[in-house]
Amino acid sequence: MRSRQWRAVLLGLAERNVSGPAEADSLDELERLAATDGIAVVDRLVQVRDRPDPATYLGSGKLRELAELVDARHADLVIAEGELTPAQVRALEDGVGARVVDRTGLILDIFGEHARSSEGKAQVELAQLAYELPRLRGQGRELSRIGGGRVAGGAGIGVRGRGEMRLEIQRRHLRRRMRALREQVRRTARRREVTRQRRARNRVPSVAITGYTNAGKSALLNRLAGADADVADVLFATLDPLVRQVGTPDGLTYTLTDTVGFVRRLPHQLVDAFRSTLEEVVQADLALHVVDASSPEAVEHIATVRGVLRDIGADAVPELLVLNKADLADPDRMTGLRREHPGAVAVSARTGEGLDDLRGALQERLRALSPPPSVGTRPTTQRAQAEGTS
Ligand SMILES: Nc1nc2c(ncn2[C@@H]2O[C@H](COP(=O)(O)OP(=O)(O)OP(=O)(O)O)[C@@H](O)[C@H]2O)c(=O)[nH]1
Ligand SMILES: [Mg+2]
Repeated sequence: MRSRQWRAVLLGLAERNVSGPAEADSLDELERLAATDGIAVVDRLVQVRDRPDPATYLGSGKLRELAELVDARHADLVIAEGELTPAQVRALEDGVGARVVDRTGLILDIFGEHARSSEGKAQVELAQLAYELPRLRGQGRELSRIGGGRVAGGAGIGVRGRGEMRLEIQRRHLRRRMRALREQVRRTARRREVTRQRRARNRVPSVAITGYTNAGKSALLNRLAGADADVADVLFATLDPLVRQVGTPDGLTYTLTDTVGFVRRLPHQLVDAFRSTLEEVVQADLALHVVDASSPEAVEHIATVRGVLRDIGADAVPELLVLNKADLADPDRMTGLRREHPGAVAVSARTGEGLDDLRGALQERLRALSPPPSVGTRPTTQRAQAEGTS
């Protein structure tokens, strides 16, 4: 889709007296986010400082260094790990002569690329506009979109102009658009709520798959439900909830929902905009928390996901932890994770190992729900039967 390949320098900020690896990890993740967005990362620069300069983000020496690096590496984009204020973006762009975005802007851009359904698109646009509103400068050019040249909200933002009047008109336009989008999202959410209530009346228990982005949630849904959800080695492949009916080995029917993944410091604009999608987890009888057990960051990912669940009010939903990618995971790490989480089930959505254990654990947890859910309203899916007996 993108007409050009952006070349980016990543800009990290390391606190003094804090060891290096954490910073490298977060820049690795930033690089993966950039790759997901089709951006080539050509270099990295880390500033060691207690806190960023409130006006310019970088000190003057570091700013010069960044400008030279951008120049030498023929970069046209700088992606900052931290959150930048509108003034900091301006100061950096003026000092470096390249486009500057922060991590939130990058994530919003990825969401924009991956949104498929009209609900997903509306939610993403809402989040983008919430991000853009305080960053409007009263001049014509899109702000959160990095490359697409697509201007969120249509006319208004893209119009060249100057002065407070122009700015006020743009703000008003944005707010109006945001109101319309919120209403659209609300309508879809209401429809989903009706379906959910019908299922609840029929006592069909619901299981929501949740977890860090790229943990293998969609791959697991495909395994358990015989679905064909998009599985991709990119971050935030899935944005729209996908619901499937599944049967346990002994014939208990439940719904399994795949939704948007989480990431450290998920932009609050996205959490707000995606609240109705995240509601799928809040309303679930059980959260199937999928972890990429092969990641060196698995422990941190578990904590992040639980933190987001707390933030959206889903911490009361019982959790079944799934240690996925067992085929890749380092045995020592796997042993450590299992010791720390005795109730967890190790599986591989790729090879199928551990899936029978998972089906058994799911069944046990669903049986334990009260009031007792429906039994045998629908025969076990063929795939579950076939794999359950193999
Ligand atoms: N080796 C291995 N790879 C896996 C396993 N499960 C998933 N993957 C791979 O991990 C990547 C991400 O899988 P997805 O199912 O798309 O992950 P997700 O959690 O749905 O990701 P998002 O929707 O982007 O948040 C894909 O490349 C999968 O093929 C597994 O058990 N073992
Ligand atoms: Mg997915």
